[in-house]
Amino acid sequence: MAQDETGRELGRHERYRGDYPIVVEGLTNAFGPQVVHENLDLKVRRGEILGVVGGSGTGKSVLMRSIIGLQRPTAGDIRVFGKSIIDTDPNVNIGIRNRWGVLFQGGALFSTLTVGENVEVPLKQFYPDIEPDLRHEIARYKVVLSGLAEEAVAKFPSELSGGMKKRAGLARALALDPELLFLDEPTAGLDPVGAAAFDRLTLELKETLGLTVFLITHDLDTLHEICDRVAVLADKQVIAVDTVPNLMELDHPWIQQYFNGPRGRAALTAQALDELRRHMDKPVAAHAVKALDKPPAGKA
Ligand SMILES: Nc1ncnc2c1ncn2[C@@H]1O[C@H](COP(=O)(O)OP(=O)(O)OP(=O)(O)O)[C@@H](O)[C@H]1O
Repeated sequence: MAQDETGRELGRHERYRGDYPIVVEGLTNAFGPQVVHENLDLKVRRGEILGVVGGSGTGKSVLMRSIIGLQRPTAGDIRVFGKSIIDTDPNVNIGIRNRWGVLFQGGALFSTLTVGENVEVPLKQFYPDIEPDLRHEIARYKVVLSGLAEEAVAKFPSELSGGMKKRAGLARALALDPELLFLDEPTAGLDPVGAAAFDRLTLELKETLGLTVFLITHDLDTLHEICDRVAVLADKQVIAVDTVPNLMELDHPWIQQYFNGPRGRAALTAQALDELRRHMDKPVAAHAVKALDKPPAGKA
């Protein structure tokens, strides 16, 4: 069962109040001779959106899979809500898995089930005694909460756009009223408008539902707009966890290239513009927006 910081078991409906719902210590993951993580440490704060970045193949997804117990590490310990999940059977209810929701890359919806039925899967698994009518109602509510029209409940995944699939996956991740939300590249494949809308939804859900969010992304706009802190994976470890402005000051080649390269700079400018637009009533802000919005000389 989930535990508080003194080791007391939490009641079924009692929320975790400790500072760190996820603690990873000395994690090592290897596939044959390939070592993906070596002695990796990470603590996720309650109530934050933690962005997780790193070059392709640095082990972001393997880290997430380790935390949710789908990948057995070679060494180290992982505590979620105070309870070690190492060596636990993914099929046995240990009073923790119903406290998190996961949006896998691409949504990972069951193609033969409707959106509503997809959302009902975890409800059936963890609360088999809920009456079908109530279960349908909860699923409908989660679908709407995720920003889909109510009609989407009866649709099959093949009838949805990429963005709608992500929202349906999110609805399923929210099915059990989780305290922790894992999002694996939620904005990948979305157009910029759809990606920004998904970011806003994530932030709203975090604020209104009091979620802690573990968010793997390559999307610099997401990092700038909604992440409280960002963990950087490189050299088989988490080499830094900090706010984006603080990370940008670090003298690591990958961090510099990522945050201070052209795309990083563009994301920063976009965020500065957003911030200024929020203060457009002040003349200096209006002036700055006009200046920044102008394309550089020579570019129409
Ligand atoms: N089940 C597995 N068996 C063997 N190797 C694996 C397995 N899962 C992951 N790997 C390897 O571990 C490394 C890290 O994979 P992972 O998917 O975590 O990277 P990532 O940082 O999420 O990358 P990307 O940003 O490209 O999604 C890769 O080299 C991958 O091939």
